[in-house]
Amino acid sequence: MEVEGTPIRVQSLVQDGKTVVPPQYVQPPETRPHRHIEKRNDYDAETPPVIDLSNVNNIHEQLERACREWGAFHVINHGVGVELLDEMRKVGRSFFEECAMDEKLSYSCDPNSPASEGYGSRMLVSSNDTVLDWRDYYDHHTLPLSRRNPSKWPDFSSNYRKVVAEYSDQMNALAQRLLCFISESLGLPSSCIKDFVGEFYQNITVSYYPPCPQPELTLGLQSHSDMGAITLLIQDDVGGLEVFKDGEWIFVDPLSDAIFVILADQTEIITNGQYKSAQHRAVTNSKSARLSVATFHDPSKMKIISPAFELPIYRPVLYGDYVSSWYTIGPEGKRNIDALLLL
Ligand SMILES: O=C(O)CCC(=O)C(=O)O
Ligand SMILES: [Fe+2]
Repeated sequence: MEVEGTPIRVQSLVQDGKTVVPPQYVQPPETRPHRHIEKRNDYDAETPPVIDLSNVNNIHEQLERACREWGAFHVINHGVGVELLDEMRKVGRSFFEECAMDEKLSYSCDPNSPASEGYGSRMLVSSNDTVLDWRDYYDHHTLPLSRRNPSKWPDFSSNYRKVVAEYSDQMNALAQRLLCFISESLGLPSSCIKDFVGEFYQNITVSYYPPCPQPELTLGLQSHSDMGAITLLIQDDVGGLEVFKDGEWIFVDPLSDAIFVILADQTEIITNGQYKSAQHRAVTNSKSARLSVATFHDPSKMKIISPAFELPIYRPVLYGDYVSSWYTIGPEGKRNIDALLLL
């Protein structure tokens, strides 16, 4: 959401040549990244697993391990053309880098409604996001088809709308396929998680992180877990995504042909906590602008989500209520899902 008045975009701050970040972007010491991207290789011991979807032999074992230990993993040989991934990154970047600010602002999202479609920078209601993310974004509503209105998307590159629509369809098919594998990996019927989620509400968010003069003080995107069922993310070769595991922030290598799968909170609820949603964040760097494209697959706001197992550890929740609390109290790690624990 935006504050009233002139919308601020991080990209404009950078173009003004600031060498010090404005105070509202400075993280308190406890959430500052201890290291930033320029130093990433010195530290990381582990990286998230890479799962080859063309290797059907032990896919369930691999998935089970990745979902239990990480809640996130790369997939390769996923059936989505690498050209389409490149095209999506290319049209996304062209909007942020080649389109004039005035024109970009003409696509601004509605400042009074969370997750509204369009160009924005603030994620939460203004009173609660006291520290701002070093990020601008464009959010597209893509599924169900009744929500898809390409005339609300940029047409700056002649093929922008066509690429986003094709990308949406391919991600939808892959997300469905993955949820089937994930159900099977828990011994559930393949359509089990898909049926609990119901028809996908899909949003595609292109995030653009301009270079930051003080990356050690900022976050591109604060620590959170995604609120829906499953997120499919691609990034460019700059890198900056980190996943929290066993008390440590782990850098996610940008693999250009891979798609990064992030389990989100509703999958954690449906699997009764056997599979955890991954807590993640994005760090900034001082040299290069970074782009990522996250495709979220969520239930309808009318859907009640509950565990698919006996002895549930979460109480059922109306998805619309879950979304409201996420946007009003803020994500702050995994506090929204923790609030549903029955224990
Ligand atoms: O930019 C990234 O890598 C992370 C994006 C993300 O987590 C989100 O949009 O929810
Ligand atoms: Fe996320």
